[in-house]
Amino acid sequence: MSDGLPAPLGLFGGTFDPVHFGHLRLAEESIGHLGLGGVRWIPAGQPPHRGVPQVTAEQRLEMVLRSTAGNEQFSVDASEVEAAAPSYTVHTLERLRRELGPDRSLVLLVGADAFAGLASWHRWADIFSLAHVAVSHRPGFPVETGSLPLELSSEFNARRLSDAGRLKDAPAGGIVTFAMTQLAISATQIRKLLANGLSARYLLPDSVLDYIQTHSLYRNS
Ligand SMILES: Nc1ncnc2c1ncn2[C@@H]1O[C@H](COP(=O)(O)OP(=O)(O)OP(=O)(O)O)[C@@H](O)[C@H]1O
Ligand SMILES: O=C(O)c1ccc[n+]([C@@H]2O[C@H](COP(=O)([O-])O)[C@@H](O)[C@H]2O)c1
Repeated sequence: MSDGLPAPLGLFGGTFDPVHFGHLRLAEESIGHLGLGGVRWIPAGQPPHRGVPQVTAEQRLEMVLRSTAGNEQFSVDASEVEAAAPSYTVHTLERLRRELGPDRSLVLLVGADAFAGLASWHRWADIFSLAHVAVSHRPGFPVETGSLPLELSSEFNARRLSDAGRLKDAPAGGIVTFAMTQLAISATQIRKLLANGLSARYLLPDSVLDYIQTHSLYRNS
């Protein structure tokens, strides 16, 4: 960086049950759109606010490792998988702040559907003192204040940065949106296809599909 500051670090949490090309394009495109120095993937061990995932945390971690292998701008953080506790994002951000220091610009990456539920997250208002939030567009989930709960739309309006270039100017506190390639892929769809014996090929990397097949994951019986 010409100004001597390290580029902001993207943090991408998810259940990844399983990881797919929607996740991979979100992470890949966020680097260019937001000027990130890289993306740290953080698979959730015990994801809050949803049912128990269909496969183990270790298996979901392994699929993320396979899908991100070879991309030097991606790293994988196993801390939530290794913790015997619900994966509350605010706790993970507090740990990362201790690890990376108070000045590093951190950018929490979320899809529009996840962002719409942010006001129900554990200690959600504290997240803005720990990281910026970048919201990617996702088919079927508008990112507009009218579609957000009132308390979240107030934060959105107050914190919105018109220019992602400003993410590097502060360690936390801003909200940006970015338009990524629209891919109507979901892990739910992939689990359904596999449970019905149908092909999920070209929705997720072959390395992940091979792992799923080798370990007979997402089958009904
Ligand atoms: N196709 C997609 N486009 C944009 N963002 C996505 C897409 N799929 C997932 N995301 C985002 O990636 C993060 C992790 O998502 P998650 O692991 O829950 O995947 P999912 O496909 O939404 O899974 P499920 O169908 O099981 O709910 C969330 O912030 C989510 O909004
Ligand atoms: O901290 C919370 O209360 C919280 C509530 C819901 C979701 N999250 C995180 O949001 C990320 C996306 O969640 P999900 O369920 O869409 O995979 C993942 O990292 C979760 O741990 C976090």
